[in-house]
Amino acid sequence: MTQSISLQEWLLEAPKYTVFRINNLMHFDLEELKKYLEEQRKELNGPDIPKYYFLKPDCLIVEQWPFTVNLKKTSNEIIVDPLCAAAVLRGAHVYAPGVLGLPSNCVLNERIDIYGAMDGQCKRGLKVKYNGNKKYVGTGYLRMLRYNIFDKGVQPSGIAVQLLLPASMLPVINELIFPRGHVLLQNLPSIIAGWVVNAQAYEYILDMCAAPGNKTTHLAEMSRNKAIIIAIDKNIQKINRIKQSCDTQGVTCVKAYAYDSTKCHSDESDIKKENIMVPPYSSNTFDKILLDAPCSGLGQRPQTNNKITPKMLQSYKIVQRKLFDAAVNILKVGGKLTYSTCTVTVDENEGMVSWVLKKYSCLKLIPAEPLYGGPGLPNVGLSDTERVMVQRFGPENDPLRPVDDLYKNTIGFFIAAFIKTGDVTS
Ligand SMILES: C[S@@+](CC[C@H](N)C(=O)[O-])C[C@H]1O[C@@H](n2cnc3c(N)ncnc32)[C@H](O)[C@@H]1O
Repeated sequence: MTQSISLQEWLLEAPKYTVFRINNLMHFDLEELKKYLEEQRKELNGPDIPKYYFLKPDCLIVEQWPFTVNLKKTSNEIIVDPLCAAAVLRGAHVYAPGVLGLPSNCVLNERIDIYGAMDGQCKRGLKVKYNGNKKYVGTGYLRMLRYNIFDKGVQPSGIAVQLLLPASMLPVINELIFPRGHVLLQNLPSIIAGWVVNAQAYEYILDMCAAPGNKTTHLAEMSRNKAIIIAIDKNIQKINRIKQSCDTQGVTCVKAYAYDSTKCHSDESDIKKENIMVPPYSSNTFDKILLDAPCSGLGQRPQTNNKITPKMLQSYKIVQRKLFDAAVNILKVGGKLTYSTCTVTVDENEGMVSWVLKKYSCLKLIPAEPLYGGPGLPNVGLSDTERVMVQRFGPENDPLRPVDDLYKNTIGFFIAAFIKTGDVTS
């Protein structure tokens, strides 16, 4: 049985494995991964490559290195911002915009230790070693000099340090080791949210807050390009990104629109539309809706410094409620609504479900299957029967539904599913 740790401690750690979502519209070659891990194993001088396995055909898990590597500390150090430090702990290289400090005597292509400035006090461009609160996050090879990063007067780009080994002992892998569009790095609960929606051919599906489109493309791939999927996001630039992802992933059944989804319901007869796919939509339009809501994002791990204010925290539930109001109306009677967030607050999770059930008698909570995460928290508005129907990914141990370690070692996340049983009356 897993020992209970506090939410704060849990959030500081990186997930203990890497997850790839496999694009079933394209051919996937596992040999590419094996070859890549084998090269790294040789460099680290270890006996074995990390274990990897498919959880489902579209979900590949790659574990940590199965041996201890004691890389000798070097005399070189590079300081990165907390976001970059978190990415390194998850196996990413250091990209130039994340660098805060690099002494000028560091030599190109030499080994260098990477530290995250955890106190937010390190100024960009630091020339000497940092004496503030810093945390070792990994070791790699320096691929850019100080001059290239700070002295050109433009925002730098590219890899500043090629990561050899993060302190989390995850292998250094990313999508680029596979042909474009074949795989996507994704957090496990985000993939599970796609499974909960369970997109099928010929269904009319709305992804209400879709950018960057990771779940949209999953739904499309799941339906083998045969569902009719509409992806909306209020940000036009992000819509272009969704379109690009669809192109690279061979997704053809998605139409993406920039629109405010809180306003995407309208039964006004004077709105004449040439194309019924374009928002707003009339009541009872969609078979399935995914509401992957804008949220406080407090489930990200490792979470080293979050700058969220109490006022910002309060703002999310307001927009989430408005999005629900639109979703309930445009969902068909008999249709399914999946709600998800990547945060841990009660207000945005159990509290939101409880609000929805009170406000909309036409919505019935159903088990958000497949159920891999834990139940909802107790004593925050949901009965035990309701708690077991939702999924909360976090450090909690709840006898109502014990959770496999795999699903504890991921990010904080929440999923609930509803069915519409009749017309909206309120
Ligand atoms: C959690 S992210 C969605 C992630 C996405 N579902 C995925 O898996 O790639 C939330 C998104 O909601 C969008 N958003 C926020 N308010 C919105 C609104 N009123 N209407 C439409 N989109 C909105 C944001 O721009 C952001 O891209």
